[in-house]
Amino acid sequence: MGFLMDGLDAEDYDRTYNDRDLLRRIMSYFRPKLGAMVLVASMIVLGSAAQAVIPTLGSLAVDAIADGTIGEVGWLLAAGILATGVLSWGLNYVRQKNSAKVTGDVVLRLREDAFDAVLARDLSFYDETPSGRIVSRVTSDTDDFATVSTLTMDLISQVLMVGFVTALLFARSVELALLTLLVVPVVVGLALLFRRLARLSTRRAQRSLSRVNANLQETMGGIAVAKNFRQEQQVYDEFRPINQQSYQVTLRQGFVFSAIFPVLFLVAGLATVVLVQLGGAHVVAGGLSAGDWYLFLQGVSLFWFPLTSIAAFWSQFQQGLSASERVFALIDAPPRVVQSDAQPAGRLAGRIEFQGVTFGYDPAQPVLRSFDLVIEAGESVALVGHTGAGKSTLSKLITRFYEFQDGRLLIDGRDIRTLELGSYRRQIGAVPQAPFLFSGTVADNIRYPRPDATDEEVLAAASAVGGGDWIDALPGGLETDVGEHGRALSMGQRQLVALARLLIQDPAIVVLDEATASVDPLTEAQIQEGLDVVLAGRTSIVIAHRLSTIEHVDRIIVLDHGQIVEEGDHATLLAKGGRYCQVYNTYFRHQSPNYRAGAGFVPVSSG
Ligand SMILES: Nc1ncnc2c1ncn2[C@@H]1O[C@H](COP(=O)(O)OP(=O)(O)OP(=O)(O)O)[C@@H](O)[C@H]1O
Repeated sequence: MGFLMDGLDAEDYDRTYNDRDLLRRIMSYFRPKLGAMVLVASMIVLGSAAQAVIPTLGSLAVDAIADGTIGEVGWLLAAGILATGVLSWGLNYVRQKNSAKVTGDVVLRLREDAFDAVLARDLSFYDETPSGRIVSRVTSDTDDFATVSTLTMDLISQVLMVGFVTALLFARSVELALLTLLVVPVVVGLALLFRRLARLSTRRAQRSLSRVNANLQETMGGIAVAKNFRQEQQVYDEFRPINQQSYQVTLRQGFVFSAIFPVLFLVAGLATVVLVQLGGAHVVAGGLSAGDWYLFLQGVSLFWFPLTSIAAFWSQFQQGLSASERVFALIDAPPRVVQSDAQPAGRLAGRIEFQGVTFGYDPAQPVLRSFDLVIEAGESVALVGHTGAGKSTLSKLITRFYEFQDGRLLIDGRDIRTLELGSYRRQIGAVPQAPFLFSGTVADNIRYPRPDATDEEVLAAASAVGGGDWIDALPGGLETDVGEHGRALSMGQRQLVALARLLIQDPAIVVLDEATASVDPLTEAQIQEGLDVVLAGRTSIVIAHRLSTIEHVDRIIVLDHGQIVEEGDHATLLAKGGRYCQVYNTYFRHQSPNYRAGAGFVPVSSG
């Protein structure tokens, strides 16, 4: 479907649905609401008929005035108009109430489905998709979709009403009815022109607003740096023209929108003038009653509003449909990680074996080629290598966040693809470089993997990490509020919380990306002690950044361009004078307690 995708870059998972599939999909959301929709439809038919009755009664009144019988029927007609008005209001109320409920319920379900789909996505999805875009699909796109259903109901009621009025007019005078219909192409033409202008100015206004938002977001993100360098004035100077531009563009949009209605009123006014003149002449000549003449004059005003909204309808309708297409694409995005079976992982020993694994984020550019590696159960392995060597990639495959293209990955001898992912991931403790803490207390965060853990278990886990001294340094102990993203805690404290959290999870395999940010020596020692406790008896894969780690692990694996170029323990590798020594000289040498600038290089043999 060639929908408008104005200014929106398509995502990888975007797809185009054909009209039938899209409509069927939309209908599946409305089907459970069939009863309410039938009610709304009947209210629409009755309401439109009632609206057409009022001018008809008015025309009868005018005829009665001309005949001189208004004295007898006047009160009856007035009562009829009042009753029809009340009825019309009542029908409209029932219709609006039910249609708002139908639309609200549909959006509720659509949003739940979209959010559910987002939660089910692989981590690769989050790496590739900016979070703002996901948010807008779940929120504003579902809202746009809601406008389709509201608009559809409005459209039907307006088409019906135009139909009723047209039938009435033709019944009275074919000639004048045709004349009245002449106004249709003029109004539709104007509305289409307006639509084009409105779309242009709206698009500009949206873009300028997003510039303002982007500028604000960047400013807030870097506010500490800006303040540090006392650049507030420069930040303000950058913001001002962008804000000015948004003001100008929005103002112009306002002008365009406010111009359309006077123009349409003018057209309706001109049509009325013509009808007054021609219709009046008819009445005088006796070809038409005064009441019919009145009905035609009413007909013009009854016509123009529905006609303009029908003409303006399509662009919004298309926008709503393309929004629904985007939401469905999000819901239907195929998972990259595909399991061939769902065997419960059970308690794992933790043996990991890569057998000829080939993987690339883009399959055309493999990061790992026929990669082989065995990590025994309970073994601790440090991955080292220059940036981009493939260390994180290995950990992402073990955590099954990405799908590899070739080879096999065995866990305790079982193909990783045959395991039920939920139970497998419970056996994997992944700690990122900057541990993420959720709002709440330290205890809440430690308890996160197992909400039913008792206070005693949480305290025991926290105390086991680094001797527990760090808890005393927290103002409220374990009940300290960690703030948004854990901002109220130091980097070191956040890492300690993450380690205690691992103890509560009790995984068989730990994948740890060591923090590069340096912490004070005391915290460093606490983290090291914490690691010793947490990693004991588990298979651990550490993307190592600290000297103390590489000195302690069972095996160091040196990676380069996705290949293992050396492996062994620290002392052996140092003595060898190979690739490890280069990495050591670059990343670890300066962390030695005996470090002096320019000294301590390990000789690297040229071979
Ligand atoms: N999400 C991604 N999409 C595309 N390419 C990626 C992605 N993540 C990593 N890469 C690429 O894969 C290669 C290996 O990256 P990886 O992150 O595994 O390296 P690393 O050794 O962990 O580096 P670092 O120490 O800097 O984290 C690099 O060339 C990198 O550019």
